[in-house]
Amino acid sequence: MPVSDHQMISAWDEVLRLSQVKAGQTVSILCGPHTHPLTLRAATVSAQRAGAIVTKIELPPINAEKATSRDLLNYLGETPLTGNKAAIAALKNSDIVLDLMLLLFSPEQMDILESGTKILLAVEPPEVLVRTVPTEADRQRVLAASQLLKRAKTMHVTSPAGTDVTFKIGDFPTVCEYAFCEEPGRWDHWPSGFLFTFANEGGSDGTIVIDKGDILLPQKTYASDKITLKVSEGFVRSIEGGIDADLMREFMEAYKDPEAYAMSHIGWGMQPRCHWHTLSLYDREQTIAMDARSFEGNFMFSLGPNNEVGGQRKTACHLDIPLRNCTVRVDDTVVVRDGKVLDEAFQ
Ligand SMILES: O=c1ccc(O)c[nH]1
Ligand SMILES: [Fe+2]
Repeated sequence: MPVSDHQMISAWDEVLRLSQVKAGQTVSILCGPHTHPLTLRAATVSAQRAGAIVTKIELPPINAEKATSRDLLNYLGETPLTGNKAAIAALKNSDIVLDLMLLLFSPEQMDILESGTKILLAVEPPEVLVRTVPTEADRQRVLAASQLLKRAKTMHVTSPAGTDVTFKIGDFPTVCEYAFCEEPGRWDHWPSGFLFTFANEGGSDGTIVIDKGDILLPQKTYASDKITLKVSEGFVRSIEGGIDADLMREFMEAYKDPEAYAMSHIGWGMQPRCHWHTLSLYDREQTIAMDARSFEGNFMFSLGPNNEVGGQRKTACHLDIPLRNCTVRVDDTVVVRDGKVLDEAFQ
């Protein structure tokens, strides 16, 4: 549905308030030709209303010739910021960057965060943003879940469809996403409301079954039939099934990069204002499908890079695959049972 300027500005006001943006601070807004004009306009007005010093940095796009679609997450790692010393200097000297372009999984993002600058990613359409304005309660709930995950050594996931996979964890940090940045050096993504860690290198073994209705990203399709992945020593060794498996296999082969088959982040969704069915109501190119990554009770695994948390893998191929109806055990505690988050596990 259309969103009014007033509603979008009010949404940004709340997100900037939660992100502790104060008068006199520097807010840099990173944008590109794909940035939604209402999102950009409202972010600019809202930052000024907060009394911030606002800079807009628009960068020309890249990677068109490398990606096989227009999805922003279809080719990761190199961004329009790569090698741009002038823009990087400006962003490092900002208190917060509103990333309306998408830097995810880029070395530049890590570099800017290390300077203490906050980065908030927001590239979903305005109506998705206003539906998923974050709350302090979202933050408390995801942080409570992270207390368990960050101490854990194993994650074991099963499902009626046949998933039975075990991940050794603990070598990488736990990442909480709750859609605002209240501390220096923090990255977050609006919309979100989920948490994850990365499997230890070589520490993933078992079978993952992508069941009918589970979602493949960045394809933004609901699997029409089962896809069975055999995982051993941290890598997907086979992808079996029907046409969806063939499409997934060919998509990954196109990158000609063995690291594309490595296990990346693993975690679960905790956002009640995001839904499994939302993607079915959108043209695929209208959204990067954050509802699919965030909906309450999903188990989301991903393949490819782990440089986001200091790992060595920078492959441009990244799939996020949220599954329904899974049971997720972290050490001996069940945190999600049959696709339902068990909050009592985090008390
Ligand atoms: O918010 C996000 C979005 C994509 C991703 O791969 C991780 N987190
Ligand atoms: Fe991902």
